[in-house]
Amino acid sequence: MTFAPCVVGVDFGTLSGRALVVRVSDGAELGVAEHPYRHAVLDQQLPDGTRLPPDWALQVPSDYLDVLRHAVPEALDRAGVRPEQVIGIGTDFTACTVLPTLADGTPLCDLPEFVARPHAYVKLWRHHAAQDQADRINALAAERQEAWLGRYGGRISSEWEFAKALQLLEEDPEIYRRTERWVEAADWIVWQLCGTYVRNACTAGYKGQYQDGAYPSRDYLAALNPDFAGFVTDKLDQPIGELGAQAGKLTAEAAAWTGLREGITVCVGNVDAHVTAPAAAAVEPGEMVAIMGTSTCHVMSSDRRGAVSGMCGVVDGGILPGLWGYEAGQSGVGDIFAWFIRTGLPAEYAQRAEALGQSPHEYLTDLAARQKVGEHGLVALDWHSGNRSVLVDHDLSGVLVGQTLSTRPEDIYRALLEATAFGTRTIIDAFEAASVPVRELIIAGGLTKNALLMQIYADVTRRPLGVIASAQGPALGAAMHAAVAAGAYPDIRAAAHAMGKVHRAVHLPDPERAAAYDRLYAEYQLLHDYFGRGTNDVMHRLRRIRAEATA
Ligand SMILES: Nc1ncnc2c1ncn2[C@@H]1O[C@H](COP(=O)(O)OP(=O)(O)O)[C@@H](O)[C@H]1O
Ligand SMILES: O=C(CO)[C@@H](O)[C@@H](O)COP(=O)(O)O
Repeated sequence: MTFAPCVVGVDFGTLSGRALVVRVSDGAELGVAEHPYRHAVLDQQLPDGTRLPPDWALQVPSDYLDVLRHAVPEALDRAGVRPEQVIGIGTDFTACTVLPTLADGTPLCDLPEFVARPHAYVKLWRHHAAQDQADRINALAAERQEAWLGRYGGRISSEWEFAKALQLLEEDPEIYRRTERWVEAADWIVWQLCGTYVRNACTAGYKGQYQDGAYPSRDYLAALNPDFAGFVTDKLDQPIGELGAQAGKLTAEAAAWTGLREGITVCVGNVDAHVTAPAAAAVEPGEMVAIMGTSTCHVMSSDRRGAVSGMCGVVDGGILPGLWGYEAGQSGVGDIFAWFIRTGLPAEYAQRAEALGQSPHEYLTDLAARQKVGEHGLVALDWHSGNRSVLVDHDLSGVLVGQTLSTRPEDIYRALLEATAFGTRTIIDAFEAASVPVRELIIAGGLTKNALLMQIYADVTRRPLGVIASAQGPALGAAMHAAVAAGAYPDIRAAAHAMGKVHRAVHLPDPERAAAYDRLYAEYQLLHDYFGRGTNDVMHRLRRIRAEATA
């Protein structure tokens, strides 16, 4: 039992939300609770059975409110913390996860007439069906030499706000017309908590192409599609809230959901990856944090503004005030390992894992750990969920080269682990090539529990890996921002010094293994450029064939 002031951080992930109660003075984590989303990810059909095309990924906004109703009170209860002790609540969300609403924030999918309309739902970050729109956005921006394009490594992703909105306009104009606000879920949840719609500076910058106080121009949008000309003014623009600022006060309704006191500080929304940097005490230039879970986000602040090819974006103060905040990422990481277990694990392996009391991941990892580098004779491309950085193309797909009749499941599993490490090395190389130094690599997220994976990353990147000293990095980061918003710290750096947690240099590279990986990485690079840079466009052709076959 503690009587000290506390804050609550709520992390809205891909499949669940997690609430964490944190002591303000030292970041001690007093209680945590998780609540899975009832509808998880809609990628096959809507709740009423309406089928979805390939590459769609939707969510149901009421599932987010259930997290507030269940996880927050449960975390408070587990922490033994009384509501009077809690001075603020902060949230972080996946992004770009975005929904169409009425002017009062009502999601269009909550209107009875739209329950069977896919475009009325939340488009999750990994909704990858707007690649055509992203391609046109990029081509036109390049042709017109739009200044903002360079801030996004030369290409914006189909995952971002404009691509998803243009897809909505072109595929369901009626829903587009009824959309009064196009809202990041990160801001929608804050809106539900405090009754005020404030657009957070992080998603506006990284996912909404808001740079130097402006969005892409009306002129440019009209050239994309005349009906898109008013998108920014009519549906997107909203006062921007700085990270760690107060968005408003907890409403009576939200107090009843959460068990917190009405009137406490509600922090401006933020993104899961970006809040994790201060949670891992990474507040100096060049400290890159890779948040490894379903996907990986690489976030780093720097005093230099560089043109990093294929990055997600560079935003002034996008992570920490006063520094350029960079984001890059891999759309599929844990998701790829999960896919293999779902589709490629023989029954006898599943039985053996169960008999040993291990998860399939743990069992395959143990088997894979017995191998020498290169022993499986395989190399893979980690593009099963497309490529976010550095190619920015979600129509790319996975590859496995070197299979024989002796290839075993653990060989493939290891090759997939390695492929994601090669993807991260490709990203780090792009930063260094743009003279934006990566001084240190710190890993956060659910995959830190896989020691083999961590060692592969240390060997492949030839860097000592630090590891965040919290199992709840995003929720901790959200709570720290709430502490700043409530006035407990002057800024997020001060909060990071007191509340952030990291173990430095936990996994060290082994020179021999690193040298062996250099050879495999060279093969990865060859395949990467062959399939990803246009030498062989087979992946795009296969998508077209699939689209025709399923039309
Ligand atoms: N031991 C493991 N080794 C490798 N991957 C794992 C392991 N356990 C779970 N995963 C994968 O980790 C991912 C979940 O990561 P987590 O950080 O918990 O979620 P999120 O990214 O949604 O916050 C899933 O894709 C799952 O397949
Ligand atoms: O893209 C971002 C942040 O910009 C993430 O929200 C997205 O990759 C989802 O992250 P998770 O894998 O669910 O942790």
